[in-house]
Amino acid sequence: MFSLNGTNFPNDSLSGVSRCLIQSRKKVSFPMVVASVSPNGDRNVSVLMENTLKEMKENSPVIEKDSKSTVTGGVGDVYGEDSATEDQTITPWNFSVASGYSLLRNPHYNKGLAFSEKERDSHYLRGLLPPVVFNHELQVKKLMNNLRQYDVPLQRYMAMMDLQERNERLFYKLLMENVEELLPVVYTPTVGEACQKYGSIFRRPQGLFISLKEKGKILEVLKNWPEKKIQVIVVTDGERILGLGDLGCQGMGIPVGKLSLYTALGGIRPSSCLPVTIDVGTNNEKLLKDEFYIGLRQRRARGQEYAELLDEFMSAVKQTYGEKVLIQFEDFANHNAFDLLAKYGTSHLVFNDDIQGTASVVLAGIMAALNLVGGNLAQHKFLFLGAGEAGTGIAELIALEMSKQTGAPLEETRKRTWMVDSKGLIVRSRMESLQHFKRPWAHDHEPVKELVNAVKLIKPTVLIGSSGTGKTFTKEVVQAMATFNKKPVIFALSNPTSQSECTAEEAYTWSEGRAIFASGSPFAPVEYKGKVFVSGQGNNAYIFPGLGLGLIISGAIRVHDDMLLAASEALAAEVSQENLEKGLIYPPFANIRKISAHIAAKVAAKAYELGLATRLPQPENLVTYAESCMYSPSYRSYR
Ligand SMILES: O=C([O-])CC(=O)C(=O)O
Ligand SMILES: [Mg+2]
Repeated sequence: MFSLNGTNFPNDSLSGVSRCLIQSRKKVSFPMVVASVSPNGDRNVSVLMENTLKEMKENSPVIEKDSKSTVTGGVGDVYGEDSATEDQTITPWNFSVASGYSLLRNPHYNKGLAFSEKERDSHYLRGLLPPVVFNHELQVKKLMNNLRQYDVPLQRYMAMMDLQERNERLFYKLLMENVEELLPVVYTPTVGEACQKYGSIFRRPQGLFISLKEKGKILEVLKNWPEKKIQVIVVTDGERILGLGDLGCQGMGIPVGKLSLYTALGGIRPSSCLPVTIDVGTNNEKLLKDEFYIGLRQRRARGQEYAELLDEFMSAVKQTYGEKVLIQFEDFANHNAFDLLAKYGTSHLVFNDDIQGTASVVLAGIMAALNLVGGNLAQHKFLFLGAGEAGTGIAELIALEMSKQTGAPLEETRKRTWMVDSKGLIVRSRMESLQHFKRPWAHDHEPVKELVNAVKLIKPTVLIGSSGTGKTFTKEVVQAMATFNKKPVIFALSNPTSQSECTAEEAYTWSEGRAIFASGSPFAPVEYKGKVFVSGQGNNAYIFPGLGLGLIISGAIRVHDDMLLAASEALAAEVSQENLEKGLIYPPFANIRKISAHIAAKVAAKAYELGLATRLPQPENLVTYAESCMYSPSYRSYR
């Protein structure tokens, strides 16, 4: 125990303190992160403070420039965020500094032209801003006007990234209030192009790069990240970025994009989110030869070298952030994705978005589609093109749900699903040569090479594309689906738009307006024979933000399949009659915050039911609780 300003603190409350928190001179109104120290938990406070100040002076240009810095003992709102998902962990001392120019350069606290007259006076902003004071709403309006002037999607993406680095709260308000327009900008499909060009558009660190060079030092690397209290990590090794393949280190755009949705769609505090890219090299020849490539210029490490780096990362994360930090695996290649999930699923709070998140969103879409096509799940037959993470993940969740509904064993319910991979229909005679994750889907049938023939022979009611390869649902394939189905259900899930199995327009015209269609990347409404068809976006973005929120608010320590089923049911329940009448099997993204709260509540309820929740007691109304925990991008007033 040590005591500061009359308050007692356990020694170990210091052991994790590795960042100095700088606050405004007027007590705890806005903290800023400027320097890094790693004091031992058992050291005497005054020594700590001395060392800290010394290091701050050495490390921090902000402090050096600012002669008005003072140190204040005491405990305050050290994170300065608006969310109840915050732990009550406290930092035993705070530092105060003058703000001024550095305040305008800090995206977490900058308000730009929205600083009030009083704030301009008390925070040394006079003269640094033009006289006008805008409110948040006017700033949003201005930014949207600016963005709409860019015709090139990547320009909009870069403008959004600039905004995120300039004024975080404005970025999130803009995104949340214009989610349908801006989701395709900060996320799929534009984020795909951003990753392809990430080397040339890289400006400032948006997440941590952990390469083979950092082997043995990952604990230290994590300490270099300015935020201390991390709740969600999205990590990729860049080997299978969307359907674009191996983009190596440039895959960083994906964790960054996913985490901005965790905040905008799921209400997780931005400072709790950590994007990570593991760089073990790339096998992309073009990138290896590109003089502007930003990653390790070597072919991918495999086997033990790869496993050791991942293992070090997973242990370091748990050691640094505790066992309740959520780790989302994203866009790993099949051969690593399944193994990593199996390896860490029992020791860490992890899920794979491409296997499980996509599965949950597609199952929700299928449940909603049943309202239009009739029958229950077990009466339908599913054919997949693509038997990788997404395909087999979706198939397994469908089989699980079917098994729950009918009581039939999984081995039976799996027989309702067939898969086609690059070698044709997956059949029992191919068993020996199949990768382990494809084996449950090898049923008795003669070999079939082409998708269109598989469609004609199997006669599925639901066709799902998850192969990462575009234009594979040809006219013949869609027409075949429409010959034996009154309303063929077709999912073209591969991303980005260039990799979509077919377009919305193709699905509707080739099926003569009868298809129930959803796609991974967004498509504009289509007019066919005087009728307007709006298709849904079967993208895991519907699920992971709410799933993550549910795990966090319940303090869950593991992800369980039943939580994914609960998330699917919650999402399907949000599809209104009005949506269905338009042929929509997903609710509009405009309502996503409310949807995420409902998903979170169902996921959290499941965590409590399964005994996997640690945040006790269980809140009475989980929806209200989830909503109350969500980050709000409103500006705070700096006294
Ligand atoms: O990122 C997306 O849009 C969906 C996804 O996980 C993928 O395609 O890998
Ligand atoms: Mg993905």
